[in-house]
Amino acid sequence: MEFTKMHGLGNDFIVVYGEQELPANAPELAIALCNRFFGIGADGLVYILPSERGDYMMRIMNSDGSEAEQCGNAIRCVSKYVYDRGLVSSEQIVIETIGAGEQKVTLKVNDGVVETVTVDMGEPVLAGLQIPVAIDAESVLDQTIEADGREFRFTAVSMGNPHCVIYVDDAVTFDLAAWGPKLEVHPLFPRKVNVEFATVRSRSHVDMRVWERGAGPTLACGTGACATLVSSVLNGLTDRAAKISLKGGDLEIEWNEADNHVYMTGPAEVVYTGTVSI
Ligand SMILES: N[C@H](CCC[C@H](N)C(=O)O)C(=O)O
Repeated sequence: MEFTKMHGLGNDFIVVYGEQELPANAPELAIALCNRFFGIGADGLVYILPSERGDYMMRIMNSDGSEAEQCGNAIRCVSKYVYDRGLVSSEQIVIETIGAGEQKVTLKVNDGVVETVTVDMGEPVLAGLQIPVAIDAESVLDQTIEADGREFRFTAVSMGNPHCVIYVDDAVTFDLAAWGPKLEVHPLFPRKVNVEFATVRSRSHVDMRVWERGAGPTLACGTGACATLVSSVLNGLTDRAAKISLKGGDLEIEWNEADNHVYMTGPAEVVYTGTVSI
């Protein structure tokens, strides 16, 4: 199988093009190929598939074999992939995902090189049971959650996939490995959850570290950055546009008041192409 290794701010993926539909063994392939010792090594396995509704469809498997509804860093990589290979003829493309339908993507190209990718990530979902969180409320803001004897206050947002945003004194030094795994599988989240630990530095800058559902500690999370911005606006902590600084780098996120859509802008890189026996 031919693949292209790509990343968005160090959140890395094995990108596969050419399948007509998601292979039945995609979960097993994801586990094997994402393994950083016995496989290629990545946070996820991403398939670029035909789409009736857009230019292409993206399906994303986490490294634990679970399928995610949406992935911000991966959609930027997929968009760069299809543009670089001439599989689309415009810098404006539409990528379909399970979690957010047809997503408009704008590539900023300079001398034929994709510099940044801006993705319309759609409208945030705030209603508890749709996120899902086991709380029947119109929104889940600044609620308490307890894990292993420690109480946190959290805000839940879905960007097509579920997120739990927790504000801490210093996200950069917070013990992610101690608390991320406990909260990822907390019974409040029927489909588990991506956990973001955030520290607001100003009304236009947030530091965030993420423990991802089905992938663990990643260097960046695009949907997590979107959820963090939405949560910060809802809690009155930032303006509607801010830089979200992750371990792997920065994303510019805006929650547009006029259309209620969240826009994410960031890079996408190719590391290498290869062939793997499966
Ligand atoms: N682990 C996530 C999917 C990848 C999301 C993240 N890598 C991003 O860039 O949005 C989940 O199960 O919802």
